[in-house]
Amino acid sequence: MTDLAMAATALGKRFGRRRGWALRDCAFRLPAGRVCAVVGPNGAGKSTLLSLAAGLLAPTEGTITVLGTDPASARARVGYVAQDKPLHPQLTIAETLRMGAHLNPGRWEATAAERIVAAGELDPRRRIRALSGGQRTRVALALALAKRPELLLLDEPMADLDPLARHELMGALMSQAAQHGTTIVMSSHVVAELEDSCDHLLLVGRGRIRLAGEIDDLLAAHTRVSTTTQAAERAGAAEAVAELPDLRAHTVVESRVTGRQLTALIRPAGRLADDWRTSAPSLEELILAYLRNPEAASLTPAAPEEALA
Ligand SMILES: Nc1ncnc2c1ncn2[C@@H]1O[C@H](COP(=O)(O)OP(=O)(O)OP(=O)(O)O)[C@@H](O)[C@H]1O
Repeated sequence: MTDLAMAATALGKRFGRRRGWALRDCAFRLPAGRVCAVVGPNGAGKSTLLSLAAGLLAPTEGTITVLGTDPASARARVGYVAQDKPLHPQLTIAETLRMGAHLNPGRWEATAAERIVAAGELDPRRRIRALSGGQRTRVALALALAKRPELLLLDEPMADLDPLARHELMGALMSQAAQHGTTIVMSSHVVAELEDSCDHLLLVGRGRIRLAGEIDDLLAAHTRVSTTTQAAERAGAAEAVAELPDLRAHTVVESRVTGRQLTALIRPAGRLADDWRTSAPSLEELILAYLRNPEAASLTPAAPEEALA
């Protein structure tokens, strides 16, 4: 196993010459063994990134390496569940699992797949085309997990699962990661769900990586600050907050002025004046602040002036 599960340098993808870039100038390094959340608004480039890592798309420029090699060479060691969970509709569940075993000789763990199917009370004789969206997702995850991949790429895996199935299958994923050191890369729009399960974050926006790193490091790099009266009055409007003498030295991600209260999420660069109250943001607060403020400066390994250790 290599130390890096995924790494990208100047990675870009454009679908045809007349279209814009779906991804551009992306750089990140994901150490092996992490559970990584990929978040970002609709159309940000998350699925494109996962497809590039799975080797289903080729970069237009730059490189992406997976498990220390190119995505095509790593394919046998990678599990990928696409957003639309493509499975053969005419096959039964049992036939689908048998095909998984056939395609993954030497790696296949049949009991893992059967356990996941059974937990959903699915009859293995049922055909894929007769399954609901959530049931199909269960079969797709059973296939991906039974392959015992070193890297599992999941594109919105939980989107059509009911809350109990979500909880159960997230548990199965986490125990796979804990027991086998599997790296999991998972896109999701349910930010609150990621806090307990993920330790690494890639936040994608408009085809760029906006935040990349260990979640603990990213949280430690940000502070929520607030103050009352004079500073708020001086700022007047949220747009002027970044220009306040007290904050000018720092990177302001988001700010709000409500009456006499001024609050902001900043990346501090040095000490803050004493009359500012500070607190640590939650992961959800951090992600939402960046999603609400698409112009906020990125914090990625490609931004060397603020590179995370
Ligand atoms: N096959 C394709 N052909 C042309 N354009 C595409 C194709 N796939 C994606 N795109 C474009 O690339 C951009 C990124 O799309 P992508 O599916 O990666 O976003 P996403 O972050 O996964 O979005 P969502 O959250 O809605 O799933 C979008 O502008 C999309 O229109």
